[in-house]
Amino acid sequence: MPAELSVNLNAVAILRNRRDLPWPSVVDMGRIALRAGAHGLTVHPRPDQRHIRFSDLPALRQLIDEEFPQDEFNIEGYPTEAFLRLVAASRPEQVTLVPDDPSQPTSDHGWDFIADRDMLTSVVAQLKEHGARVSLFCDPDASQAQLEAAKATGADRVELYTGPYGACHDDSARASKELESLKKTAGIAEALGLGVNAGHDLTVANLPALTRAIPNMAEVSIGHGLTADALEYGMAETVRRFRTALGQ
Ligand SMILES: CC(=O)[C@@H](O)[C@H](O)COP(=O)(O)O
Ligand SMILES: NCC(=O)COP(=O)(O)O
Repeated sequence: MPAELSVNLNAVAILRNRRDLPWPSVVDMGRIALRAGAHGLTVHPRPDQRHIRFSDLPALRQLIDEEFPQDEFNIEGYPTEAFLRLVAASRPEQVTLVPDDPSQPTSDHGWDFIADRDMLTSVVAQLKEHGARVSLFCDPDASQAQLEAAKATGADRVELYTGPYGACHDDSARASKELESLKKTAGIAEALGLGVNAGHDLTVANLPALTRAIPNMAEVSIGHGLTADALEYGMAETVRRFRTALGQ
């Protein structure tokens, strides 16, 4: 079963925010992506609202509820009280918890599941009470002990951070090493009963090898590379290209 595609709208929002104008529309781009067969939409409402604004969330929730009820809303973020209030109001099908400091330029590492186990266990329980599936951002080379701690939090999935793999570009030797690491980590996670998502710097070019390395991957969330391609091919054709790269 090929992995599902969730389109991350952060890059669309950062372009919209350049001017005090309503285009490009995050909702309209999300609609085109879902019409083209994306399984869901992902947003990462960071505390400084550098791209996704808190006001975007109700509009995206309404889009999915009214036009694509079979699809999913995935909200990513660090579990502050403010973030958890946003999530409670948005009722996402999935929440992806990320250990990001507000000052980080982007997400670049997974959780220390052992050190943060108690906090994550409490937050996971709270999110699951609201009916959300919970995914935890995970280093590509996480150990058995780390993944056992991730499982102990009650989370449903881990999302493997694929930034180091995405950075390989034409370095096939390095890419093979990163894929081996991702494959091993995915195997440990699956053996523990955790679902496996993946994301960060994925592209049409690097997706096929990742899907071969992790055939049971449940979902990839992709924004930066997909939005870059959408400038060239349009959003609908780009989603179709990424779905083909996933083997859909
Ligand atoms: C968790 C992750 O890798 C991405 O989903 C994240 O949303 C990227 O954040 P920026 O779009 O702010 O770089
Ligand atoms: N979780 C990864 C994501 O949503 C998008 O990451 P990127 O494709 O913008 O690097």
